Formats: sequence, structure tokens, C-alpha cells
Amino acid sequence: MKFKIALLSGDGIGPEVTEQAVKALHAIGDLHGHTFEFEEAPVGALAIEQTGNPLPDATLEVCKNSDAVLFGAIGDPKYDNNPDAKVRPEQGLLKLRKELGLYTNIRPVKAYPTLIDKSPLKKDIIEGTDMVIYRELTGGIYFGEKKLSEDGTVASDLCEYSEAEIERIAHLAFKAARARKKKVTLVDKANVLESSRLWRRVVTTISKSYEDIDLDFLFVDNAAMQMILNPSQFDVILTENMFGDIISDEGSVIGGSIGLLASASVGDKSAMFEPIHGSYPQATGKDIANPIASILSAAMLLTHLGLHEEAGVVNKAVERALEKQIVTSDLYKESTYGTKSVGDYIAHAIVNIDEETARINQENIDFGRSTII
Ligand SMILES: NC(=O)c1ccc[n+]([C@@H]2O[C@H](COP(=O)([O-])OP(=O)(O)OC[C@H]3O[C@@H](n4cnc5c(N)ncnc54)[C@H](O)[C@@H]3O)[C@@H](O)[C@H]2O)c1
Ligand SMILES: CC(C)[C@H](C(=O)O)[C@@H](O)C(=O)O
Ligand SMILES: [Mg+2]
Repeated sequence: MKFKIALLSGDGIGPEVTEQAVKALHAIGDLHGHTFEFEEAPVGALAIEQTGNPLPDATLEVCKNSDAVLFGAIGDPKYDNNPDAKVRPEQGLLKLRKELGLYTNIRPVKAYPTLIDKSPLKKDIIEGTDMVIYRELTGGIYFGEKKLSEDGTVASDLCEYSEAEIERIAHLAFKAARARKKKVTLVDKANVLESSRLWRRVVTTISKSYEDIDLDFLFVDNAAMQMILNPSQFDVILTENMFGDIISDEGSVIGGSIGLLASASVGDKSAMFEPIHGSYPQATGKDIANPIASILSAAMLLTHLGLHEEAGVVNKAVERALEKQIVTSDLYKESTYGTKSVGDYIAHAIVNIDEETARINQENIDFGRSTII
């Protein structure tokens, strides 16, 4: 089969890590007789430099006319260090999510047995952790009205949610739980925020159509603690936009590096696949960034396209790299492997992995695929 993929590499380490994901997709394509046709388009700081706009119309068109989007990362210290910049790289990513209607961001978090000693957390705490965060992606405080008083001394950001916005992601979270450990935890701040109380009411109502799923609630401050105190208690975490952003970076500590955490952003018409990390500007051009989050995002892309067996092979190849310690220095300080060589190894492993092992592996690492197809 032939697939059209929009390739938005972005800034900083974005191009370096997506290059490895592209390699992995070509490798699996060659093995299984698929063609992935990539169309590159600028986004973020790069797009601002080229066009003055962090999401040029032409880039959005490329995304809309593709089967999926593979996204790297955006962001640049030039903007991070200038609160007065009116045009910012992050606006490109937020607009892209909104325009493509990507209302659910799926972020799997797990402790890999081979990396169990690489987490700063103790082995007996993280062992068995396998959760997935369903983060609302096109609403809440990110998209509410922003105000700055004329004299620049008072500012506000509105956190707004509608029932409909909560319902659509909640259904996806419950369906994902059905294919997993049958538990949904709603993370909110319902003791303080009106918007969180709406989340509780709507999610409680929806839970009545999923009687086989346990629903529980955690305030986000407690959730932040529970994530590192007892992470294996979680199955599906459902939460609003900003809480999901924060607890997923926290969750990455469990696996040993944020450079391992992939994500799928899905809507009714489009889907985009991106690591959860940012442009890590300190590492740009140094060949030290971990490409695995991007490669695992490519595996999620394959699942989205219905290529389950192929996704399993890519996941297996990543596990093989982890087992053999062919990883970047964020996982093993003494490692001499760089971004490119890890990518090369995984592409090579994809071509050489026995298909049956891959199928078994895919069953083990399924992240609730039925919900994103
Ligand atoms: N989706 C995105 O594009 C996205 C996400 C987060 C941050 N950002 C942007 O990225 C820029 C930098 O932000 P930040 O420093 O807060 O977050 P970051 O995720 O870029 O980096 C934080 C730290 O995580 C580690 N890290 C990140 N990616 C890694 C990788 N692939 N391999 C190994 N280690 C990795 C590094 O230790 C790094 O110092 C900012 O401009 C921010 O707005 C973009
Ligand atoms: C760069 C930023 C807008 C983005 C977010 O907050 O959603 C990032 O942190 C992420 O997690 O994808
Ligand atoms: Mg983030």
C-alpha cells in the first residue's frame, strides 16, 4: 500500500529524531511492501524565519492532504527567553492541533524491564507500570481567552470546557480501558475549579455506559505524587490539557528518559504522531538526542494506518535496541551511540526481526489501538 505522510520536523533536535523515524518507516515499508511518501513542510521557529508565520497555510494544506502527520518538535531559546515576542513557535503547534481537530493526545507510559535500573525511581516502585494518559488537546487554558491589561501589570488565561469537548475524549478513554486493565482515573482539580467539576459530572455520566470499567478520581496534586509513589496503580488516566502536559513529562521519569515517550494526537479526520519532548535546543546538531520517542511515534502511526503487525515489528526492534544497550547517553551515561547510530540499528533490526516474535510482542505492548483507528 501507498501512504502520504506530512513530515513536520520543526526545530532543534526535531529534524534529527524524525530522520530516524523516517528510516524506520522506510525499513518496515520495504519489508512489507508499503510505500511511505513524505512531504516536508516548515513549522515553528523555522517557519517564522521563512514566512513570518509558525504555521503557514501551505503546511496546514500538506497535513490535511496526508494520511497522517509525523511531527518532530518546535521551539527556540530566542522565543523562550523573550516574553514579549508576539509570534511564537508554539502557536504553530497549537494551531495545527486545533485546525486538524486533534482533540485527544494519547501518551503511553511504561517501565521497560530492560531499563528498570535506569529510572531514578526504585525498581520495586516502577516495576509493572503500564499506563496511558488520555490528554485533552484542543481546549482548556491553552485555548481560552488571554488578556493583558493595558499597563501590562495584570494578565489572565481562561480555562473553558464544554460538555461536548469532555464527552468525546472520555468515550475514547473508556474504550481504551476496555482493551486494557479496565480502569479509568480522572485527574482534575474539582475541589477548586468549576471546569473540573464539569469534567467529573460528564465523565461520571458517561461511565454508566461502561459498567465493566472502574472509574476513580484524583486531584491533580495528589496524582502528581501518586505517579511517582505508586505508578503501577494506573491504567488509563483521563485529564484536561494542561494537567496532561505536566503529568506526562513527570511520567517519563518512570521509563528512564523523556526521550522514550511517544504520542498520538487523534481527531475524527486527522492524526499526528510526535514525541512528547520538545526541541531540546542544547542538543541540536550534537547527535546525542534519543530518537526512540520519535520511532515509537512512527509505530503508533503504523497502528493508526491499520498496519498492526508492522507496528509490532518496529516496537520489537526498539526493545531489541534497549536489550542490547544500543541507546543514547540519556539512558546509559557511558554509551557511545549517537542519534543516527541508534536509528540505524533499529532500522536494521526491523528488517531482521522474526515476524512471529513481533506478533507476540505486539500483543504485549498494545496501547488500546481500537480507540485510535
Ligand atoms: N511538542 C513540542 O514540540 C514541544 C514539547 C515540549 C517543549 N517544546 C519546546 O521545546 C523547547 C525546549 O523546552 P524544554 O527544555 O522545556 O523541554 P525539552 O523536552 O525540549 O527538554 C527538556 C529536557 O529533556 C531532555 N530531553 C528532551 N528530549 C530528549 C531526547 N530526545 N533525548 C534525550 N533527552 C531529551 C533533556 O534533558 C532536556 O534538557 C521550548 O521552546 C519548548 O516550548 C516543544
Ligand atoms: C510546546 C507546547 C505547546 C506543548 C504543549 O504544552 O502541549 C508541549 O509541551 C507538548 O507537550 O507537546
Ligand atoms: Mg509538554
